[in-house]
Amino acid sequence: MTDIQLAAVPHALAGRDVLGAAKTGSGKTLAFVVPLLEKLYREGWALSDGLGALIITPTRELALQIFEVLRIVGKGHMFSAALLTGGKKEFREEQVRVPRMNIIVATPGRLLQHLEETPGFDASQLQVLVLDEADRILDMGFSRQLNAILAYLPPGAGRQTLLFSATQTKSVKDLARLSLDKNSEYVGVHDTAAHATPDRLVQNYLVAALADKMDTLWAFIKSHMKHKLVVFFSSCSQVRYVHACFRALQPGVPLLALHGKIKQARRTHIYFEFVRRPAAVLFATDIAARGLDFPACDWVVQVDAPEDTAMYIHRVGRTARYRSGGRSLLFLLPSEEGGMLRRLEAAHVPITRVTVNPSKTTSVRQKTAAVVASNPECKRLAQKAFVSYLRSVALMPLKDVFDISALDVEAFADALGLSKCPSTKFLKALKEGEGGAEEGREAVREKKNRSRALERLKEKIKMERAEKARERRREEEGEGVGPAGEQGAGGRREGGKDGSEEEGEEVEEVGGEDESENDEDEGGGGLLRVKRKHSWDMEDAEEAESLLEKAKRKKAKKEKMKIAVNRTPSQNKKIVFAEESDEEVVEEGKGAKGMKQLDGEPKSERRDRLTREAENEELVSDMMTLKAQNEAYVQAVQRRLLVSREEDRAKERERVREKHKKRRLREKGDREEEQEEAQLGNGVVLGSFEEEEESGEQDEEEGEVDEEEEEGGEEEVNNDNVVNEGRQDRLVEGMSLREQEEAVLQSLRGG
Ligand SMILES: Nc1ncnc2c1ncn2[C@@H]1O[C@H](COP(=O)(O)OP(=O)(O)OP(=O)(O)O)[C@@H](O)[C@H]1O
Repeated sequence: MTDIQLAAVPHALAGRDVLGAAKTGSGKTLAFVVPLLEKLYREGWALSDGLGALIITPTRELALQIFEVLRIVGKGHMFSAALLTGGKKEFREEQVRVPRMNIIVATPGRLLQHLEETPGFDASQLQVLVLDEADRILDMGFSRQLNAILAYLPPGAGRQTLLFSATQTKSVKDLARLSLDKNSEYVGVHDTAAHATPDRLVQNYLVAALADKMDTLWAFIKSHMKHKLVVFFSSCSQVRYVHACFRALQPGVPLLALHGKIKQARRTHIYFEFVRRPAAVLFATDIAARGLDFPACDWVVQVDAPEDTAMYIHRVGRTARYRSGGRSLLFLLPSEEGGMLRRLEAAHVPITRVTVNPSKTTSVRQKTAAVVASNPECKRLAQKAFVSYLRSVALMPLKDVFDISALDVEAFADALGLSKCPSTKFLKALKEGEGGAEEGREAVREKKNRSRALERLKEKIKMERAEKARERRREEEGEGVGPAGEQGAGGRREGGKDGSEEEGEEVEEVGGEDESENDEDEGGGGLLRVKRKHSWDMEDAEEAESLLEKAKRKKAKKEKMKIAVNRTPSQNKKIVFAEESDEEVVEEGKGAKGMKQLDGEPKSERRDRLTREAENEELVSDMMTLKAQNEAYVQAVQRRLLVSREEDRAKERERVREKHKKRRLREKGDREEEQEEAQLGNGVVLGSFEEEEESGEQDEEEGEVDEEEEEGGEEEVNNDNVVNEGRQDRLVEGMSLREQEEAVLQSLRGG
């Protein structure tokens, strides 16, 4: 066992609340997973007991990783466990399973969504609550959700709470005060250690101008081709740009990128891909900084300085995990060096300076410029990277470290391969001194939070709309089917579920990356959702269809306009083909009198232009014809469908009518047989026969009418015929039934 496990597990097993702090890679996960399982086991927790333990963690990756550990360690137990990390697709499916789960690993947003919206999801019997990376949960703006979640759980004394993190901030202590029991244990195994980072980690920094960072990074990658590197940047756009650009330059080692704008499934795939490879470079944002376990990672390189020392510690903690060694390299701008070093020293981070050997550095600036110039996508990414980097520096909280006014933005643009500085509103505001102000930073944060809340609201509305649309469809399809309609609707209800699954699929398939303006990482919870390029509900599908139609119409109109534009007044001519194919031009509106030869334009050009125009017109008319044909075809199909449906219904009615007729005839035949038998046997049956027959007949008729009413009035006439036919059957050669009966009675009485 590791130190934190040795120190925390006994307290946790004794049922105490624990606030655990230990260095990165020191094995905190097992320090809460083992006691959690043990607690439920000792309580004899059964599947039917519902939620017994809850693990809340800030990012989806971390949740997945914890879930994997839980799966391995808990494989001998019979508990049910679920991973809830957001994504529209799975929510409905999760809702079915969530109420039956004993252990849940979740990001805060998604968990709250379930607590609020999933019927039967009861957390009131919870035994153990774990908050992993508690400080990050609060940093990422999850405090509101966390408070809301706590309201659904039993009060502090009624459950055991375990809080873990590698870095303890004031907010964690506040949280501990609020959520931990008074007799909780603080377990800080490395509090007295000389350093805040793992002992086996060798840490260096270098000082480089902003414009030289790309060259230095390239040289570093080229000189560590057999290693596994995680390279941190401050924004998604930076990661995307460097990844795309260096890939184009083909360094000879696999390059991967991980950031919050990548869809979750892909993120997971990339993570495992990096873990699997013996040598690779992973460009990442801080989404990969916390908790992720990259076994055998040799180097952590921080190209952009971290926002604070806690983030530095988490980033470098991706290497030198458990008992292995590792190295880290921090790039600092000359303007950042003093402030950052002071802060790292205060945080007990041992770091020494290294210098770059200029003879080993080859410049990639020209190659980068060539890639950017030849590839519009790279150019767009370079521009976005430029702006997002400056924005991130402007928003950095440590003003003694980050100074945007000290940056040579022209040289930076040049280093990214851009021929000139992108001009944006943000830069203008920056030049006017607005961007760096603390209020500006707050305003941006506030705006982001608002837009996230709005996103959630929109999502909710869309889900409700989609549900209503499905209801409507079910109702429409259920109409006119009669009593079987309900069953039919039930069948379709399943279809509706399929429909929603498909909708979910669409979400998954929408692009690999999100293009939203917000360049910050997606935290992973339900609140922090990736904006979708396309929406997923049915209404949007219809909208998409109508958009497609619109686009087609627009295109046709455009084509028309092109032709109209081409016809400037001087060109607005009718063309008359004279002999030898020479065109003569007649000015429109002037009639034959205005006929004159077109001067100035060479014949061949004129011919080309006129041919083009004619072709365009032909194209438009073709399109119109096609559209008309298409519409006619659709209408014909609809008509055919209508007719065949009518035919089907008529056939069905005919079939039912035949069936009833046969049944009636059969029953009547039976009765007549009985009557004959009775005539031959005793007279008791016969005594009551008439009554029975008449009332039976009535019932039959009423029943008949009822059925017919349900199946349509058209048959009433026919059934009357059937009944009349039946009555006539009972007449035996001019003798009524009563006469026959009386005759039989007479003979029996011996009269
Ligand atoms: N008792 C143990 N024996 C062997 N390996 C262990 C033990 N405990 C943990 N490990 C391994 O150590 C590595 C780091 O563990 P873990 O991810 O739990 O660290 P952590 O303290 O949560 O790190 P971070 O603060 O970065 O999240 C993992 O690969 C894990 O498998």
